[in-house]
Amino acid sequence: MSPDLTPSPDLFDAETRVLSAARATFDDPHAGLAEHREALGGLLAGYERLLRETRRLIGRSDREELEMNRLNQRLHELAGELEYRATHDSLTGVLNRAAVIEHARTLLGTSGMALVVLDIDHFKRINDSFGHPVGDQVIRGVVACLQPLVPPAARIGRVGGEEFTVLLPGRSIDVAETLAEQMRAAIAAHDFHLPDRSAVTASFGVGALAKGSSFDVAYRCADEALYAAKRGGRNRVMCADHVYG
Ligand SMILES: Nc1nc2c(ncn2[C@@H]2O[C@H](COP(=O)(O)OP(=O)(O)OP(=O)(O)O)[C@@H](O)[C@H]2O)c(=O)[nH]1
Repeated sequence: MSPDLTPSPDLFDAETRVLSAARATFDDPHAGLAEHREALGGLLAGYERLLRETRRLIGRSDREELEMNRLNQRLHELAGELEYRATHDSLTGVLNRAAVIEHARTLLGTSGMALVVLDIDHFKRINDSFGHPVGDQVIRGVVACLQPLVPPAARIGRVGGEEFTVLLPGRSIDVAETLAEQMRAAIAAHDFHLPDRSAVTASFGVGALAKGSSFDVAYRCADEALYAAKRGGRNRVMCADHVYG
């Protein structure tokens, strides 16, 4: 509970009494030097006490203000952390599924969007052979391969266990396809330090949607291309056969 900063009620009562007594002395034509000295002494003592009390209150309110600023700052930090946790995947730090959908809807409402969907190949085998923590390391490694390749305006998201998407503003399927091919090659060339020294690969689907399209249609078209890449032998990029919308 914050301390009560209201001055105690008798703070000014005492000064008022001293002031009234002094005024009465100064108004009294018969008052002598001793009475005037006494009134002046009372005024000085009251003045000094007021100064001390004022300094104490100012010091206290300065400390209160500092504490309030510190709490405010912490509140801002916590709100930021909360917002980050609500929108980011805790394993990889990229956007989570809900944030991907929201960002995609924003892009589809403004500029149209190209998207790349990728899924790590035979990921179950990695988990089953080497354990879940190694699988997690592979997931983080895949994101590390994607990050340096993705342009600043694009966002990476994790939409499922070992499935990711990259959202690109604008609807150039060629730009998205080139990026997907670079990402595919980077993952295939990366050393994930698996115990059996095997490589990790991923399959890619690419789609593009005009402004005003729905996210579900956007995702479906890229996802169909991804499964065509899986069926076609994995470790490859397939494009949706036309730009939707
Ligand atoms: N380590 C780890 N594994 C996960 C996570 N989320 C999902 N998985 C696993 O990911 C695996 C996905 O396997 P499948 O969907 O069968 O596909 P796959 O083995 O990658 O095969 P293809 O996609 O056909 O190439 C399952 O074994 C899940 O348990 C996670 O956060 N960490």
